[in-house]
Amino acid sequence: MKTFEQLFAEVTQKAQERPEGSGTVAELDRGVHGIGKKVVEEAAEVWMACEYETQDEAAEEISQLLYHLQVMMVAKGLSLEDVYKHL
Ligand SMILES: N=c1c2ncn([C@@H]3O[C@H](COP(=O)(O)OP(=O)(O)OP(=O)(O)O)[C@@H](O)[C@H]3O)c2ncn1[C@@H]1O[C@H](COP(=O)(O)O)[C@@H](O)[C@H]1O
Repeated sequence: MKTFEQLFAEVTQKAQERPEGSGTVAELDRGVHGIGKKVVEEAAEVWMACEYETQDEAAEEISQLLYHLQVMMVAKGLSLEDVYKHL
């Protein structure tokens, strides 16, 4: 199990080191347009899971949306603080 902050640190590191086989690197290479499509797709999956699926399935979809939002943050050069200041 990992926290939001730990995942963000890992995603940031993947972007810097670009290890072979990283899904994060592949997604970053698709750019803001491609990442944006993934964010929208995952948001819809969150909605459907929350309407029709189990608590655990909803939680899993939410975790995936959070991951794709983090990839978008890294693609845009946004820090956690940049986002947190609006919370
Ligand atoms: N938390 C996640 C995570 N959540 C979601 N995803 C990706 O988002 C996809 C969402 O699944 P879907 O079922 O909606 O989509 P899919 O059709 O299976 O996948 P696609 O064909 O659309 O890519 C998954 O297939 C993963 O590619 C994630 N990919 C990586 N992480 C974590 O990010 C870190 C870095 O991962 P790598 O860069 O791959 O090493 C690791 O800690 C991973 O656990």
